Amino acid sequence: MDSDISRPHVDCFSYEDGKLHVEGVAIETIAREYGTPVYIYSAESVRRRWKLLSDAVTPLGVQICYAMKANNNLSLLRILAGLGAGVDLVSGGELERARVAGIPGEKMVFSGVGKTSEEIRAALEGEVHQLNVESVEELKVIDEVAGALGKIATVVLRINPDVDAGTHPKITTGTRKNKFGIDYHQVLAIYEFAARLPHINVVGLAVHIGSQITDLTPFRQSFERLSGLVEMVRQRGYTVERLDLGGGLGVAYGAGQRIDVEAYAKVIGDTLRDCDCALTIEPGRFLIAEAGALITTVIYNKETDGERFSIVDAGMNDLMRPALYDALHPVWPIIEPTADQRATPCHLVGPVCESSDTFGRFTSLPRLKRGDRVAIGVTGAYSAAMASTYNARPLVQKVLVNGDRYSLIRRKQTVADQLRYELADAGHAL
Ligand SMILES: Cc1ncc(COP(=O)(O)O)c(C=O)c1O
Ligand SMILES: N[C@@H](CCCC[NH3+])C(=O)O
Repeated sequence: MDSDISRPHVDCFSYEDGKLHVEGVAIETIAREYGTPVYIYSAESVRRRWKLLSDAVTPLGVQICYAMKANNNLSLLRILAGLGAGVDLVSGGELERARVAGIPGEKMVFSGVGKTSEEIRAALEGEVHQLNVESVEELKVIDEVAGALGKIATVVLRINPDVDAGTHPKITTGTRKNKFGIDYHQVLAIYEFAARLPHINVVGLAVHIGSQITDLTPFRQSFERLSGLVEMVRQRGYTVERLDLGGGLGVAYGAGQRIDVEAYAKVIGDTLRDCDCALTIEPGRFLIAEAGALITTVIYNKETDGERFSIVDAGMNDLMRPALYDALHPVWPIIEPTADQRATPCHLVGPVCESSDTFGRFTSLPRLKRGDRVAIGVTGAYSAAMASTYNARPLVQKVLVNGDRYSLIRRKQTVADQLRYELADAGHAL
């Protein structure tokens, strides 16, 4: 896939005096100080996205629980916590991180299709607001764990509404072919079952149909389904007082627009206002994607079969979305190209030994030389969070920019760090 975008289309990133800046700081300054690859985040971008979304949904009484799987860095979590965000968790590890970030249990919801008994115990001990349950077996385990702790677990049932979110198949979660949620035909029976369990307090329903959704129609369809189910469950005499509408709000990776949050809020109002329930949403990407950029340096250039390849020092281990979903992120040179610089199409590729280690083909970039740096944009979400140490590469470092100040918020995890436990364990094994 080709990209012809080479200038920032998101706020908080712009050229000033010929240099790409994040807020008031030139990216070149940060890259010189810390080296590359490095993720840079804009605190102001997070605050702006938060305001945009909360201005749209809080008049409806909606609580925003940030889906921290998108980016669980402690400093970013603290910014969001300071703005009033709760969190949507999917693991015991996320629960620990959220707690360290200062988020109280009453602002946490725990999603996920495979919570272990230990994770359920930690959630109950941590007074997590609700567990979003996805199967009968999970309900039974929660009931058992809660009983052993002498507690009552508050749960909602995540339904699978069988709605196609129209997004990439690998990030679609709400059709009946997916592993997520409870088939909506079974919801009434399972609600009744849950209501009979001694250590379960079932209080509502949840839905999440997928990620990177910019069309409102699938949201409307799934919320209408939810509304119908609320009525059906209530008719049987059960209480439904909470609805969790999931995340999925899409951003602009280049062409196209991010989701219109006012229109999204209107869909919530139109479909669910009459349900008279406490409402939660779980956006991840929307709040954090545009805040991040991955800065990388060209190591070498080469030509093969008439195509130019620029090999950079960031790889698929640092940013795996292109390899995993064919995602195309915009790439911006960190020194503004002059008007007379001719564009030279190139494949921007990483150093990892996989042909899928490519960030795409870019037709509008100036001819890159060894040592030139570029920013891979809109990489605040599902980017550093999915990084690995494949090829024994250090886990990528992170810097936060706030106004005209910047600081390291996660240092590079070196190979020495990686080896620490392995050396100790090898000592026992051999
Ligand atoms: C249950 C649940 N909630 C929220 C999210 C966050 O999604 P997004 O980052 O697209 O808003 C996800 C991820 O798709 C999820 O699985
Ligand atoms: N990791 C995906 C999103 C999955 C969302 C979590 N269910 C992405 O990078 O787009």
